[in-house]
Amino acid sequence: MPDLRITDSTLRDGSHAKRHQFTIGEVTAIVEALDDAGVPVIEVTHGDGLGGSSFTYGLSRTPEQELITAAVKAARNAKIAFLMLPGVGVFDDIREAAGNGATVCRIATHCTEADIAVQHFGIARDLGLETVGFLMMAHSIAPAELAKQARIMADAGCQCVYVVDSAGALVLDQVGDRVAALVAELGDDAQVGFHGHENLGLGVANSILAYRAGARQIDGSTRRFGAGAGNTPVEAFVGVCDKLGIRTGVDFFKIVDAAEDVVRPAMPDECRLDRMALIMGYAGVYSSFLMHAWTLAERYGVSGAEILVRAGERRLVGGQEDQLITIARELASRSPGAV
Ligand SMILES: C[C@H](O)CC(=O)C(=O)O
Ligand SMILES: [Mn+2]
Repeated sequence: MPDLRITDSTLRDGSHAKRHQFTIGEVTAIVEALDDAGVPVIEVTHGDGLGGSSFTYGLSRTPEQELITAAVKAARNAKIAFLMLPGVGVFDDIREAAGNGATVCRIATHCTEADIAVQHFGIARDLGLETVGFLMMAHSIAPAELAKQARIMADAGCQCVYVVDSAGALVLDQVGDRVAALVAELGDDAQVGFHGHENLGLGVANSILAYRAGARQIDGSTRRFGAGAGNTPVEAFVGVCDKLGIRTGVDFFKIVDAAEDVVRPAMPDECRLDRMALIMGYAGVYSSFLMHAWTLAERYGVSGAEILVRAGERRLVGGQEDQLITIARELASRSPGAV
């Protein structure tokens, strides 16, 4: 019996890094490899959740419900999960994903807006889905405030509330303190989870501290394939857990092979801990902004790093991708041709 449950987000958070261009063949091969390695839950959706395929967030190459269907077909033991952000996705998207065989519904809100997800948890529970709640940009509020938001989700029917380090900005005890606050608040009403990003290179360490503080569901992505510098790398996390005697139920050598032989070939590039990613972690910027910053820097001839720094100054959150355009235009008007 594992001590914690890993959810792999290669096929959802990784969708950001791939600009939402997954094919059915790639999804099938990756699900088969992760499933064979023993990964218990695999998340499959557009990077911004159900309904995310749009000019604002990026158009999908393959309709996500077709990817979910292919994932369900390919999985022998793993559960297939999906993410949805209220307002980006709608109730019918949840119903369609459930009808296509997904069994874990993960509903994400900004960390101060748990109340917009109350009805969605109700719908998901009525459909017999397992429910998970994401409190995004969790670095931006104190542990006690985050715990109050987690209570709202748990009371609405959420079975596990995640501390989501969307910017990869949390540092060690800042993770442990948040997880401990949610554990104290939720008790037996709901589990606590942690979703890490690598923008300061702390995904694995933060995830271990989250576990030690009481988190029993941990996210990662194989080969770090996620937004920004990527997510906690599942293969490294599993290896560290093995050496610490924490049971994950995932075979280290099989997940390492999956990372190298199946996931890496599907990636346009490695998820790098480079200047832009480090700035996001340091300035507390939403990792999903990275590819948008690259695109706008090229289009307007301005510094992508400067776009991200200003996004951090303005404390932009998920859903405000359009504000990045405003920032790029401001920069272009002040220094034409800047690189
Ligand atoms: C929609 C976001 O990508 C959700 C997530 O993975 C995060 O906030 O981190
Ligand atoms: Mn993420």
